[in-house]
Amino acid sequence: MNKAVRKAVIAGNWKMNKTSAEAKELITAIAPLVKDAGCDVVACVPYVDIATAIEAAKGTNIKIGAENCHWAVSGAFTGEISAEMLKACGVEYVITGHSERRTYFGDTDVTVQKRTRAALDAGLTVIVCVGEYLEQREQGITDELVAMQTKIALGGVTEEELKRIIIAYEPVWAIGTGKTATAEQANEVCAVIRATVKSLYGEKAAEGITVQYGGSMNAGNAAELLAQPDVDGGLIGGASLKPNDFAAIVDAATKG
Ligand SMILES: O=C(CO)COP(=O)(O)O
Repeated sequence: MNKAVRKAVIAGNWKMNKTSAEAKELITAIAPLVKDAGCDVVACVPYVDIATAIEAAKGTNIKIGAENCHWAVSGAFTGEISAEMLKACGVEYVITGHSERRTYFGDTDVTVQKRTRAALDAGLTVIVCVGEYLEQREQGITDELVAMQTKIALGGVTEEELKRIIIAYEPVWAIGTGKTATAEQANEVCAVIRATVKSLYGEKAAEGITVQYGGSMNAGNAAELLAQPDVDGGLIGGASLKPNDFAAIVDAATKG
């Protein structure tokens, strides 16, 4: 399948980092470094930073995303934020199913599907995360597991809506550990995800969908990962907090 038909997307996931004053500084520092990007550039930021980040990103090519959303439009869900509320703030992207949400906050394939549904209904573009734990890789069930996570997350998603879905392959053992998947390992699982999309929606949809890799991607390893035929971008944690490193990854994707 032809990689050239897809636009690469480099998205930062700031996780629980940066006050709103720091968010303004970070966006302001990143913006001039990525202004000529040949890929989409997204910063997914903590809820409380969204308004400042959107303001700081005005007139730049950086798009702002959130890191999670609830599945209801509104209601008695203390402490939660809906996709509708995000959209109303000017947010364009949202992450669902990040492994930290699955591991620490009880997210399951079913709640990931519900959050993804709500985000699509609100008009957002969704970065759906899938990936295996180390034990699962060692048991040899990575491909099967990631295919299943992908299928469940996409349950009920139409072919038209699929255009607003990005899937991020994030092996849990590579997140924040400095252990990156090899370029071959990353490509192999991204290809499994694409094949899963093909089995559900056909060849054209599979060729068009952006599949990212995430897990200790940095300025040093990005070029090799992003040159892989099935890796269309990255979801970046730690390195997205460092303007020069993040910009180097964006550069690698531009050349990619
Ligand atoms: O979880 C990640 C992005 O969502 C990856 O985090 P690191 O880049 O810090 O490993």
